[in-house]
Amino acid sequence: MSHQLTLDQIRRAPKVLLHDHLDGGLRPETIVELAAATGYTGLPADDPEALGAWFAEAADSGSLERYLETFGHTVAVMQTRESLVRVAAECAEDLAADGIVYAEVRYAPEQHLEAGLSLEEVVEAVLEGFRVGQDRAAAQGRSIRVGTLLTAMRHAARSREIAELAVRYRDVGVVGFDIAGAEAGHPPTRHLDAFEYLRRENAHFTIHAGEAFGLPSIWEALQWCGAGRLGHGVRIVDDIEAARGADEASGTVRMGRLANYVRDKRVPLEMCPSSNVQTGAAVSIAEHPIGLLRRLRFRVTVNTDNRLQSGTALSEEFAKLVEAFGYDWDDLQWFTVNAMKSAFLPFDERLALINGQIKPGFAQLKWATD
Ligand SMILES: O=c1[nH]cnc2c1ncn2[C@@H]1O[C@H](CO)[C@@H](O)[C@H]1O
Ligand SMILES: [Zn+2]
Repeated sequence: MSHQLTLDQIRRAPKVLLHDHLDGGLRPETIVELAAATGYTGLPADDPEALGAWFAEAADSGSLERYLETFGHTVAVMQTRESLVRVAAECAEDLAADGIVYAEVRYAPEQHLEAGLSLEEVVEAVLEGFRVGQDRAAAQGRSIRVGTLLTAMRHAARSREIAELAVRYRDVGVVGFDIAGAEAGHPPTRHLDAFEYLRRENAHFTIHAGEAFGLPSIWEALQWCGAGRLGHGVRIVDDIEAARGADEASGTVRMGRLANYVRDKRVPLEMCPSSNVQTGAAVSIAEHPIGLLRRLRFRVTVNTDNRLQSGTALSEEFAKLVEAFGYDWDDLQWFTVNAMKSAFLPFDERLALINGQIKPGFAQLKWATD
């Protein structure tokens, strides 16, 4: 009987991250320094440790709307070219240090225009930062590739413009598009124009759906908008009836048409366990729908969402799942290959990462811990 995987072992595995917000992953000390440099005086704490704790606590509200309020402080210090380059560079370095070999990081360019930058200048600054961070990681012997997703805010009216921006920069590091923000009251069909444009351009997009709102949101994202992946998608369990408690071992499950569609079509679910517990989309890690969805072999992937607000990293999310569900190397490799298969990269490049880095990396770890 092998022992439970440790956080340290998990850090060494070659991992893939598809759902991570740039403005939800700043280092607390960087926020403090950028606030001082740019004259932002609204921070709730000046000491990095206290500030990190404040974010985790404020985000732990049980409501997506209150969780999202915390982004006011990170976005406030990401308004200049220098800040954006620095934050993006540190993001790439931090992800590489956690053993991630491929990541898609998202942010909303429209939120970074307050000091006079244009949308193009914002995108170019972030791309520059990712290049710098990837180079620094490479110099330390860590290979990471970071692709960018451009997000439009679902309560705003700039999605078509942001979609066009994503297409304009698609050959230089932007790999897709997303919509985020408060879900209830802001259905994805409000942005149909943007999604239809992207489809005509053969471009990739994901949609935050099924987090704070249920099945209608998932249904619209897939069947009206044509999303290639679902951000969170946890509420798909509302369409699944599984035996619970004493009857759980019977494995009896009844799935509705939407849940069947999602599984049949291998629609990738970008699940973010800690974030879901903080916003109330899941009761606890142990009761997170990921356990059932993995068992039913949905195309599940594991993600961080916001490392700052959740005080987490991808390895830590995996460690929590290992603890709750007893996952082993095979499960972790399955999640990782799922994620790489679902990336918005060309097929041959996905295959190269799976066969060249992920499978050999896991094989070595399994052999070492056998
Ligand atoms: O879990 C989430 N659900 C919905 N929106 C989110 C989530 N996390 C972050 N953002 C929103 O996305 C913006 C761009 O990165 C952030 O500023 C935040 O408002
Ligand atoms: Zn998100």
